[in-house]
Amino acid sequence: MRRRRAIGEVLLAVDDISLRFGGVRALSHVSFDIRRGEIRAIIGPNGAGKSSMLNVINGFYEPQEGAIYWKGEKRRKMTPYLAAASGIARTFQNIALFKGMSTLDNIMSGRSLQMKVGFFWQMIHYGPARREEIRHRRRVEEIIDFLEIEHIRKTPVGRLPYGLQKRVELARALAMEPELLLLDEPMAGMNLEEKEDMARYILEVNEQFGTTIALIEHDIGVVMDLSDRIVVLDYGRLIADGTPEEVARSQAVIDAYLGVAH
Ligand SMILES: Nc1ncnc2c1ncn2[C@@H]1O[C@H](COP(=O)(O)OP(=O)(O)OP(=O)(O)O)[C@@H](O)[C@H]1O
Repeated sequence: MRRRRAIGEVLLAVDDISLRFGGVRALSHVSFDIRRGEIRAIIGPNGAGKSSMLNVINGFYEPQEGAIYWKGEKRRKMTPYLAAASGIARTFQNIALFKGMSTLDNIMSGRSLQMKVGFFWQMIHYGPARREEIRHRRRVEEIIDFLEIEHIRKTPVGRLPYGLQKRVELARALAMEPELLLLDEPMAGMNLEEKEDMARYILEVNEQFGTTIALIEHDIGVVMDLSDRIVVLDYGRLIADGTPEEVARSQAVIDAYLGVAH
């Protein structure tokens, strides 16, 4: 079992969120919170509403009911861009990298939100722009080093095996220096060795960068090992919320996974 870390104050709170697509209720009155420093998992059977939840958190979907609180403040209308600018980065179930671009350029693209210097200075590549570029390069090099992808820095990502592409996607999200990192099935489609590597990187990101992480993952073994707390959704409703041990004991969770009728 993993080492317990110090868990801080509530970073993000999901309050009574309901989301419908026409007649389909993807989420019904879901409430939970994510605390600073923790690894939080969102699990549940297929179609439970996990991706919808992540999409609400990063501003891709606007829920019909409920609210999201970020650092204690109720969020106004959200977009993925505004969410990213406020410190929420995410990766996707299906890798969303620029396939023709190198690993390095993909990671640099994650820095664009951090770039504060205007176009003029960048054009003449002088003064503030130069200093800023040096700072960005340093940060990117740190991430490359950390995720051990030095050897593929110049390779177009479309040519990389799946497991490495997932790692580059993680690197790009980290380049945004997020406070909250959302990972949508970071181990999907990986073999055992790749999964173990990814689990180790997720833990190290959390411990060394202090990044709070919320992840969706189907591999229950991985989830139990990695997470501090787990939210379980089923048919859009929250059916359990607690430590891995508490969730594993929950009859509602056992029923949901065994497909017991409601
Ligand atoms: N854009 C959409 N339009 C219509 N219905 C949608 C849309 N996105 C999700 N849904 C529906 O909402 C429900 C929840 O879907 P969601 O993808 O959030 O579940 P999930 O738990 O992530 O599933 P999986 O594990 O299969 O990825 C499902 O019934 C799904 O068909």
